[in-house]
Amino acid sequence: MSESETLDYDVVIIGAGPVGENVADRTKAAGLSTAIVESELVGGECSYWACMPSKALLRPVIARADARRVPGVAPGELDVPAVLASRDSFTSHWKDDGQVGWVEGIGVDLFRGQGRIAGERTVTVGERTLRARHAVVVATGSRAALPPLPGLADVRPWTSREATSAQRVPGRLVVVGGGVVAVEMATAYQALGSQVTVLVRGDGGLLGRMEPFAGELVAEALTEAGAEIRTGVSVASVAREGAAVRVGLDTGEVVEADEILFATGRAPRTDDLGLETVGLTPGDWLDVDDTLLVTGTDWLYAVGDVNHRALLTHQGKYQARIAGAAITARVSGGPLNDAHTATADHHAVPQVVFTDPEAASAGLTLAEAESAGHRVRAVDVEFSSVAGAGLYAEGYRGRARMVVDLEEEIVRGVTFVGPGVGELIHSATIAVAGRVPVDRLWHAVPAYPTISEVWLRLLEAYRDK
Ligand SMILES: Cc1cc2nc3c(=O)[nH]c(=O)nc-3n(C[C@H](O)[C@H](O)[C@H](O)COP(=O)(O)OP(=O)(O)OC[C@H]3O[C@@H](n4cnc5c(N)ncnc54)[C@H](O)[C@@H]3O)c2cc1C
Ligand SMILES: NC(=O)c1ccc[n+]([C@@H]2O[C@H](COP(=O)([O-])OP(=O)(O)OC[C@H]3O[C@@H](n4cnc5c(N)ncnc54)[C@H](O)[C@@H]3O)[C@@H](O)[C@H]2O)c1
Repeated sequence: MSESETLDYDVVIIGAGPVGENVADRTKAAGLSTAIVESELVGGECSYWACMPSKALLRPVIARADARRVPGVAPGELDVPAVLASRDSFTSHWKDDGQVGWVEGIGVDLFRGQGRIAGERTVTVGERTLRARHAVVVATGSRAALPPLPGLADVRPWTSREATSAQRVPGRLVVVGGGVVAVEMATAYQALGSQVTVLVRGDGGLLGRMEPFAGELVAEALTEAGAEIRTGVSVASVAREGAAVRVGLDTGEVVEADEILFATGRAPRTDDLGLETVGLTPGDWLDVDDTLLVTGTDWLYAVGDVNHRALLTHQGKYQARIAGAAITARVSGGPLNDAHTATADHHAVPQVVFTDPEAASAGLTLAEAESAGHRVRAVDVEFSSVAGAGLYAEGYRGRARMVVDLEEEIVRGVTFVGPGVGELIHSATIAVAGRVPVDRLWHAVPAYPTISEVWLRLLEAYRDK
């Protein structure tokens, strides 16, 4: 292929993160010629600076915490260099040969460089032009959003990228934000040896999108682990003096640290994408319908973080499967049905926060269900009432909530907080996504003595209320 030619494909995908890769897999398997464009590493943020390295840092931390709660086990200390080395191995040392091999193996053409839309159904990569007969799919993900603090760049702040790829554990780490990145990284670094201070603005506490008790239990545990959680404070100034960062708060206090991590949310990677050539605004999240088609177009799709529906790898991959099916159906002129619409994005999204304790949820919180207009009742139980929890950990601490729709008698949402609950959440996802009637849930018998018997306690609490 020469550098300046024009090439025709059925589908052109911009961004080879987990979501773009999954669209490619689907469209190629359906017999559509497919090209994918990647400006950095094939595998995206998730593989190299997000899900995989963060969980590789957290897994030893959680395994040790679990072992400490089992009588008769004498867990050792964390071997920090070994933890970092294992994380490096999970990111393939930030090399993408394996994933490039996979893309090539399924017969999809990979183009390296910045992809830009250049009018309808057209994408440029350097001097090359890729024309799409049927669809262009934007899967460019998101990047860390930093607040507009004067002099911030001079401080060389950490974002999730530095936090997940650091080769050294700072002595003192300030974490700004109270969301998922903040609590996961605070958990990891406090256990790896940093003195962590978490700065949370407002009085919403940690994990504001989950049921309130999730953030409360995680905050309690982080505090017990030695971290300091400060709520209701905002960062007013930052400056680096020598090796130290001085963080000025709106209260007038100054906190000193070796590094500062901003875990303050995400921004869409659409600023240098050529959106203006098709009447869209650079820097905006892309609005889509349930088939992932960008509003007002019949050829442009947006999947994964970039559409802002649910910034989670598994949900983006679900959208990728749906978009692949929708593109294929439209090419063949077939009808669109439930298989071509991402309905779960609205009411059945699962998430696991890999802290100690873990916080896992599926579907709507009580507040979300109420504001969506459902007539609901929430029932709460403590895991101390479950035999399997006691066996799992001495003095197991955790809580579960089930939000039941009183009109339809189905479960709208479930939240579990406690050690090991991440592996339990798919049972809740099935109940919520499958709209299983509460009466039928009594016939889904949890094995004894597992933590999943919490389902019986929840059903009993609902029956007895
Ligand atoms: C620290 C952290 C931990 C996380 N942990 C989890 C977790 O445990 N579980 C979970 O489900 N989610 C997790 N997430 C969220 C998850 O990382 C994202 O939801 C996921 O990466 C989104 O996938 P994506 O393919 O849409 O985007 P990305 O993974 O961001 O991939 C987009 C790709 O597009 C490329 N690209 C961008 N613009 C262009 C362009 N113009 N031309 C060519 N290529 C381009 C980028 O280089 C990148 O490779 C985490 C996020 C963070 C920050
Ligand atoms: N285990 C997982 O599933 C996992 C792990 C990490 C990240 N993620 C996903 O990645 C996305 C990004 O995570 P995140 O934690 O960066 O974002 P988030 O939106 O979850 O949390 C951002 C936090 O920063 C605070 N904040 C925003 N601007 C601020 C400012 N100027 N000053 C102080 N605080 C500010 C917010 O109040 C909030 O507490 C999330 O949607 C999350 O679901 C998932």
